[in-house]
Amino acid sequence: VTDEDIANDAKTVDDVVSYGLGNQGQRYSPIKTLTRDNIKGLIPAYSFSFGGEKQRGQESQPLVKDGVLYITGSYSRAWAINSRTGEKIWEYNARLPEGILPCCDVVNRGGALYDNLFIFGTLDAKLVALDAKTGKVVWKKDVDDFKAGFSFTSAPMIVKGKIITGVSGGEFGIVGRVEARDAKTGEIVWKRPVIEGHVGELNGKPSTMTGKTNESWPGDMWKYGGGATWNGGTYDAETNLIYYGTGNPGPWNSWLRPGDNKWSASRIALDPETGEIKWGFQTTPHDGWDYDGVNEFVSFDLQKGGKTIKAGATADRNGFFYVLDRTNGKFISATPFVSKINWAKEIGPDGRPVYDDNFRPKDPSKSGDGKKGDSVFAVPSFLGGKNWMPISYNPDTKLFYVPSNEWGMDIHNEPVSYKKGAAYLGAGFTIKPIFEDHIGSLKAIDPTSGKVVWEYKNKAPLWGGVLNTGGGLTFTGTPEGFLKAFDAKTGEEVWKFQVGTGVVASPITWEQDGEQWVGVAAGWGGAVPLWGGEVAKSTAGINQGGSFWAFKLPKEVASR
Ligand SMILES: O=C(O)c1cc(C(=O)O)c2c(n1)C(=O)C(=O)c1cc(C(=O)O)[nH]c1-2
Ligand SMILES: [Ca+2]
Repeated sequence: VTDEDIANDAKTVDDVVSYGLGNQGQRYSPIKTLTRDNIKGLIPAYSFSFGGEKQRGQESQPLVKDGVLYITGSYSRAWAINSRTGEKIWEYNARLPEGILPCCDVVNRGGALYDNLFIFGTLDAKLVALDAKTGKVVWKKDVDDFKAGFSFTSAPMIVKGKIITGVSGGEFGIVGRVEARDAKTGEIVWKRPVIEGHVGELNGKPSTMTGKTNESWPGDMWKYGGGATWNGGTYDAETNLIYYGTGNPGPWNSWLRPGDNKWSASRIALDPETGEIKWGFQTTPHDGWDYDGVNEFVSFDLQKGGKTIKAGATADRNGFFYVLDRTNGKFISATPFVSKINWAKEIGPDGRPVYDDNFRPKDPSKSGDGKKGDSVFAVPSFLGGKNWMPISYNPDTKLFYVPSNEWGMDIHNEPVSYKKGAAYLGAGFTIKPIFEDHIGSLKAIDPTSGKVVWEYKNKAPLWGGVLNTGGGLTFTGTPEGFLKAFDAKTGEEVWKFQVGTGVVASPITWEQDGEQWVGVAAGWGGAVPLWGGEVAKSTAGINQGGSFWAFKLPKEVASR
C-alpha cells in the first residue's frame, strides 16, 4: 500500500486501505451497484470466527487490499483472510500481560496498511507492525507504560509515510498526546502532548508548541491533566492538517481544576511534519461530565450563501453538532443532535457553551456530607450524545449521519488525588434512560441548518459506526444483532440481517469481481455493558460473539 493508494482511498472502489474509507473520515463509498431496489438480493457470503474463549466487544473496521481482508479483534488480535472466501491466511495474538488497564472493554478499532506492513496498537500500549503476507512481527514499539494506565484502542492513520497515533488512559491521569512515526521503521518523528505545560519532541529534540504555560490549569493539575487522544484522528490533504479530538480532563471532579483546562475536550489541528498545533477549539471548557471531545472531525465542503466553505463537522460527546472552518478552527455553528441537553443552555456565538450550573455536580467540599457532594441529573450521560462510533458524510445527500444515544446520569463529585495506575475520577455515576421506548438514535443532519432530516430510533444504545454508499444507502449495526440499511434520503429501513450477537463495529463496502460486497465485525461489548448503569441491565440478555460477516450482491441479482 502506497501513500497514493491512501490518498485516493475515498474514490477507489476495489479496496479499503484506511480507517474512515479515506483519511477525511467521510465513510462514503462511491459504489452505486447496491440500491434500495436490489438490496433484497444482498446475501451472506461467509462468516469468519475470531475464535477463543474470550469474546467481548468487536469495534474493528476491516481493510481490504488485493483480495485480502485485514481485521483486528478484542484482546489485541488480528487476522488476514481471503476476502472472497473467508479462508484464514494468518492470525496474530498479542498475548497481553497481566495488569493492563483499558477503561472501557478490551476493544480495538482497526489497523493501518502501509508498504508491506499491517500496523495496529495493543492494549498494553505497544504498536506492532506485521508482515502483511505472513503475519510475522517486523517491528514492535513501546508507546508507553501500561502500568500507568496507558492503553491503545484506536486505528492508526498513515499520512505521507508517517503513522499518526494517540493514546488511551484519560481515566488514569495520563497526559494525552499525538505522535508521528516513520511508517516503515516505527521510529518516532514527533510527539505532541495536548495538555498545556507539557514539552513534546521533534526529531529527538524537546519541542514546546502546545501552550507556553499551564495558564488554563491551577497549580500542578496539568501534570496529570488527561486529554487522552484515544479515538484516532483524521487528515485533510487540502489544508494539510491532521485533526484530533482530545478526551476528558483529569480528574472528572472539575472543582479541583478551575480554568478551561486546555486542550482537554477539544479538537486540535496539527502540522503533519512537526506536530505543531495550528489551531484548537474547545467544545467543553472546564468539563465536569466526562464529555471527552475525541469525536472524529470530518472534512466536507459546506455550501453557505452561495459560497463553498472548507468546513469540518463533529458530533461531540456533549450533545452538540459543531461545524467549524477547517482551515483555522473558527466556529460556524453548533446545534443539539440529541433531544435533551441540560448541562448547557446553549452554545454562544463564540462557540463557547453557556453553562447551567444546576447541572454541574456540586462541590464535595461545600455540599453533601463533605466526602460525597450533592448529585445532579445531567443530560447527556457521560457515555455521551455520541461516543467513539464514527459518523458518516454523504456528498450526494449533503447530510451527516450521526449514531447517537438519548440518556442521562446521576453524577456526584468526591475528593481524589493522583496515584499511578489508579482510577483518577473523583466522581460516582449511574446512567439512566430518558425515554421509555428507545436510547439509540441514528439521525441524518443537514450541516447548513443543524436540522434533523430523519431519525431512526433503536431500543438499545447504538454503538457502531455508519457507512454511506453511492447507491443511496446508509448502513449501521445494532446491539440487538442486526446490520441494517436505510434509504439515505428518507431514513426508510430497507434491509436487515441478524448476525447473532451485537454489532458495535463500523461497516465497509468494496467491489470485487464486479460485485458489491459489504462487511462488518460482530460481537457485543464496548463501554455500555461495563458502565451503562441502569441501561446496561436492559442489554444484559445480548449474547457475546466474535466474527466478521461478509455479504455480497451476486451479479445475476444486480443485473436483473
Ligand atoms: O479517556 C480515555 O482514555 C478513554 C479511552 C477509551 C478507549 O480507549 O476505549 C474510552 C473512553 N475514554 C471513554 O470515556 C469511553 O466512554 C469509551 C467507550 C469506549 C468503547 O470502546 O466502547 N472506549 C472508551
Ligand atoms: Ca474518558
